[in-house]
Amino acid sequence: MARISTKQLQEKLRVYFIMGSNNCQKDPFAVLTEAIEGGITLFQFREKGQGALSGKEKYDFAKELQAICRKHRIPFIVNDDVELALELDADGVHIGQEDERADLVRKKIGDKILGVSAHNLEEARRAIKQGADYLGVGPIFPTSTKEDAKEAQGVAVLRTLREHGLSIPIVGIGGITPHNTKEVIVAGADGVSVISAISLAASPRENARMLAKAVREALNKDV
Ligand SMILES: Cc1ncc(COP(=O)(O)OP(=O)(O)O)c(N)n1
Ligand SMILES: Cc1ncsc1CCOP(=O)(O)O
Ligand SMILES: [Mg+2]
Repeated sequence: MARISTKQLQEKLRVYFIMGSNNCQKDPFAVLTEAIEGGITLFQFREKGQGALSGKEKYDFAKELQAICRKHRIPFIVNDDVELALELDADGVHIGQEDERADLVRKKIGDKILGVSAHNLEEARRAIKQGADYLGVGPIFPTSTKEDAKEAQGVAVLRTLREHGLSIPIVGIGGITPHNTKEVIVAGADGVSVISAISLAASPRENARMLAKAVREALNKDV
């Protein structure tokens, strides 16, 4: 297996849904299925925070979500837990600045997709040097989903990364909804990454559809 191409990854990143057991008020398998029907293009399993599952329960939950993704050909990324990603033969891993070093993770996962969180140009450049395939940049807008999130920095950080010539695929994250998606894409992101905009929506299907539409329209206007 070779590393995923930039073009393929840009397409996969358009609507990147992240979820763990404590992000939903409804059945998480139904939420993921609806999100896929609505048009998400990538899924990240992120099991952390209050009441998060661990051990076999976490493994079994991940396995079931992965089966839904596989059935619909949606790539399955694991947040933080590199060993779980390897055990499940997931499609990739996402790590942040406080997680294992990206170059060490790259050695462990071979050609699987590697996403790295970056908050500024320096972190972005280091992540690229260490083997990141894409960057997760944010929080762009205020979020109450991540307990230890840094302060929201707006879309300017995306513009800065592009103005400095970074061409790596990028998703914006943090407080993104169908209403502010256009801003994120116009500033330079290839896609949007969301938790609550889908996981807590009255209709995850409808919100995923609106996010996909907003991304599509913003990209078309920009070309
Ligand atoms: C796509 C994407 N971008 C950023 C993050 C945040 O990662 P990190 O900073 O390691 O924080 P946690 O998610 O682990 O709490 C992400 N998960 N996904
Ligand atoms: C995981 C993560 N990393 C930065 S903000 C965030 C949470 C995003 O959740 P939401 O889309 O509900 O604001
Ligand atoms: Mg992390």
